[in-house]
Amino acid sequence: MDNQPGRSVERSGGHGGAHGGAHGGGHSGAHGRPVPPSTVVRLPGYLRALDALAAEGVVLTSSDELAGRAGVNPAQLRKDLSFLGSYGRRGIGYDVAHLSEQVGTVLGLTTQRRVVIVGIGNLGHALANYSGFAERGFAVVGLVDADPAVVGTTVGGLVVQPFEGLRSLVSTTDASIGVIATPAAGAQVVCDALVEAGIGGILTFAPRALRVPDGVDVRAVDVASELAILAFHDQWRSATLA
Ligand SMILES: NC(=O)c1ccc[n+]([C@@H]2O[C@H](COP(=O)([O-])OP(=O)(O)OC[C@H]3O[C@@H](n4cnc5c(N)ncnc54)[C@H](O)[C@@H]3O)[C@@H](O)[C@H]2O)c1
Repeated sequence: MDNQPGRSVERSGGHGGAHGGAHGGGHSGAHGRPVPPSTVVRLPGYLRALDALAAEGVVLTSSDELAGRAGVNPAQLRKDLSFLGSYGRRGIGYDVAHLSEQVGTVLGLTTQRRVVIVGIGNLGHALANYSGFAERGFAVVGLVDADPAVVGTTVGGLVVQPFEGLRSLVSTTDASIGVIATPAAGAQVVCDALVEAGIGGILTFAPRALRVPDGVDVRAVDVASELAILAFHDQWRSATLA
């Protein structure tokens, strides 16, 4: 996710959301050098490419190969990795396992993060059952819904809790990330409740702007806006071909 149109997060006050989830000045990489937010948004892509290489048994990789797999140009990749203190070795390239560990460390993936999901409808169900979070070190520890018919049901091995129980759920599970999968109309109320409960990072699927205070990071996944951008390009492609 990056700051392309349709993915931006409107917010008031808070830092991070508009900078791709990283804090304004960037957190430190190697040798205390700040990692720019624009680099942070590309790191998960490098990690995915490195994981794929490792799964194929590749031990060393070149910047050309890694950049190609991550969909960036090699110069960009080398610049990004230099913030991590990783320059590769001329004629040898990058050690896949070592670089993967470095990128994971900078992203904070070496510590397990606990996640609560609010809104256990179609999307909430899919997210609660998604095994990919655990593979990246994210543990879904709590599910919350406002509908009494949903509360008490078991989804992905967890019993759905009532909205009123959100604060104590966050506190007992020590969750630090909240996912909003409610309709847009209720998303700000849910966002406020998550912040009040002490959540510092929010991933929202609700198609609306959210206001958060300073110190809270928001990332938005707006599928309809992404489709609208594709529609825009589609329209121009058709016009050019006509
Ligand atoms: N379903 C998809 O494929 C999809 C894709 C992209 C984006 N989204 C977005 O994700 C969100 C959820 O979509 P969905 O299809 O799962 O909707 P849904 O109606 O199936 O589920 C929403 C759930 O949120 C709960 N809810 C409503 N207000 C709440 C509140 N204040 N506190 C706690 N729970 C509350 C409802 O009880 C319901 O169980 C929507 O904003 C939607 O636009 C959905």
